[in-house]
Amino acid sequence: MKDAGAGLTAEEEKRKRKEEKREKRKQRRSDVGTETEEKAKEDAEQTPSKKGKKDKKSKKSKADTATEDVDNDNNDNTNTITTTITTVTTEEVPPPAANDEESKPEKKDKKHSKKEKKSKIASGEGEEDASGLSKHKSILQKLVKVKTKATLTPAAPEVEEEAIEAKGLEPLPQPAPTKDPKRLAVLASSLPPWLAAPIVVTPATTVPFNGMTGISPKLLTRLETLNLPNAFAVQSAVVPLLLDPKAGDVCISAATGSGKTLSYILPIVQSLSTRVVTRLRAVVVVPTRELVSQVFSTAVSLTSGTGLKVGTGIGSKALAAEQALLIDPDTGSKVDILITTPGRLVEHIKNTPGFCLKWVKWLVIDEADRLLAQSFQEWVDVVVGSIETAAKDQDWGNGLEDVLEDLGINVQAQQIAVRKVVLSATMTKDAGKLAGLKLRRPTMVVVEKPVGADGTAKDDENEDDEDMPEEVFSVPTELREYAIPIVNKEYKPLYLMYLLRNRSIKRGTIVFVKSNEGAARLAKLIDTVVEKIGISKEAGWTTGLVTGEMEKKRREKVLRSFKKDEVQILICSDLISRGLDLPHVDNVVNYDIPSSTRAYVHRVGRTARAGKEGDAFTLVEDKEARWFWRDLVKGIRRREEGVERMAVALEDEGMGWRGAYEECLYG
Ligand SMILES: Nc1ncnc2c1ncn2[C@@H]1O[C@H](COP(=O)(O)OP(=O)(O)OP(=O)(O)O)[C@@H](O)[C@H]1O
Repeated sequence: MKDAGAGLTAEEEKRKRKEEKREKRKQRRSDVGTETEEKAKEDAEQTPSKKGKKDKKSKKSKADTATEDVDNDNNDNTNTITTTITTVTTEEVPPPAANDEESKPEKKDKKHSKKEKKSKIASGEGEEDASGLSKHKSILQKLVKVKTKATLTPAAPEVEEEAIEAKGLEPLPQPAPTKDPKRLAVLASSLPPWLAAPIVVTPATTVPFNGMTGISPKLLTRLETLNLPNAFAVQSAVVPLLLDPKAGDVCISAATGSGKTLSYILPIVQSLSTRVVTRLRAVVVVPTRELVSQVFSTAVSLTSGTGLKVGTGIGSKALAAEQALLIDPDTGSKVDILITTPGRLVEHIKNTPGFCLKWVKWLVIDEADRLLAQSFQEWVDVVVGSIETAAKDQDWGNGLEDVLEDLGINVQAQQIAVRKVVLSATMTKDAGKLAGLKLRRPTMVVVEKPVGADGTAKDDENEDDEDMPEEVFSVPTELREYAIPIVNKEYKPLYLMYLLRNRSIKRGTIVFVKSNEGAARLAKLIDTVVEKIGISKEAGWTTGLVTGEMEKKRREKVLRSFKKDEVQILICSDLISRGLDLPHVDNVVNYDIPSSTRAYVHRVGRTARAGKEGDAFTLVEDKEARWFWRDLVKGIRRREEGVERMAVALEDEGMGWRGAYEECLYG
């Protein structure tokens, strides 16, 4: 029924109001809908690939929408959820590529919403309360799952479209990763193959010299006469290599006292024994005068009867006198083999008229790690450079060079084919240091116990790599090593004296002290205390001092006395720690701890030489103990027993020595 006054029935009124409301709702919806329609239109216009991207992005936005839905359906805590998810999403989705054609307004919107979210966090609205935490987590996890799926499932067209033409620049196929730790170690090693894979010889190896091809009967007889019928391990590997003219240069790492000198002197003497004219054909470089004298004696003893002449170059000699011994102004070189220090060699190259290296066929660097560490006068460059230049300038005379060239023989290559032999008990594996020597087809020979052969040597696979020293050194297997803890530092000299007396090691003992001055003081102190206590010098308490500060003549005199057993205790600096082959050295005492493992190996190597037994004692102060055990002696390859701790109880020795000692110090 209609209401006449109003003109509309109640039902009509109701319908009208409903219509108005619907209109209003429509209006509201159309405000939002315009944007959606525009987006749909845009989507329709996208390329397939772009669409792929968009699809992926729409998945992302779905996830975001889902979140926003949660936002609207929940309380304020949801802000936090949004924020958290946004963070995750931002991290997981890679940033758009630079050429992404995503519309700028859309970017702006996103930026805007991110800004909004950030500001929520900043204002503290986003803080999560404890009660909502688990719920948030589960929602977050669900959404992350959705997001991850969307990210990990690439749309096929996108991949196709983004594939780049390789043009032959595609990555090379790589070998499967290796699980073998040893191989890994080799791969990781920066060493060149010849250094990384040396010829390894066991120290026990011995071969009769007369079983080797290439040694003349005359030289074999000489070896017999010198009581050297059998080659030591290093000689058994190195002599045949050096006698083979086709083999290249040789680097040798073998323990102290293993016989390295003979391993090169013998092949040199053999190869030069057929020479007709005396010319300088072999140069042996060693670091000290004492070593020059020592190698000189070995060379002279072996060349006896061959007609070969050996000379020396020692800095302490007046240059003019030495020049006269080495050079004849008319005929040239007076020697075939020169044993020299590097400094004096450089002096001769630069200042001696007629000193010529063009016939040199052998260049030996003994104690190489020390010599190569010395840049003195750039000696390596000068020597190697001079040999090369001299060889190139060589005049073969009578057109022989042309004839040889015509025969296809590379004369220059022949001329500069100097055999280089590089040796040390602590050979460097630093290829950079060896580079200056310009080695040709080098071979590395190492004399050491094979790893793991008897269970005593180290097992690489069990090795704690972090503790592995860069270079592993060996000491002779005949060497016994001891460490003596110094409990009372003020009485350190007494520890030495008690050690000498209790162990009866007075005879044939070398005591190493860290400085010239310290060595001199200790020698004086021992002499005075011994005198005060009344121990007779005949009982084996005579000390001798050898330091770098002393004149060469005085040093030689003391060393001679030591060799003759007129001096029983040699107190010295590191000057004689390398290479010296003194007979009857039964003990070495490191009164002061050596500065490095290398120095330790050379010092203790003055005993236990040539297969004989020997003892080495190191006095270790409290503050040095950690370094001594952990760094200094840990990585050395040695006999099974390792370094033994030996206690010296000063108190048990009564007050007699201590009193005498204190009297010496304080008057
Ligand atoms: N084949 C051999 N038979 C017997 N004794 C030998 C033999 N070869 C060398 N020797 C002796 O061994 C001792 C040590 O030799 P050498 O001085 O050459 O050792 P090294 O390896 O050069 O030691 P370092 O690294 O300390 O210089 C010398 O007394 C030498 O005479």
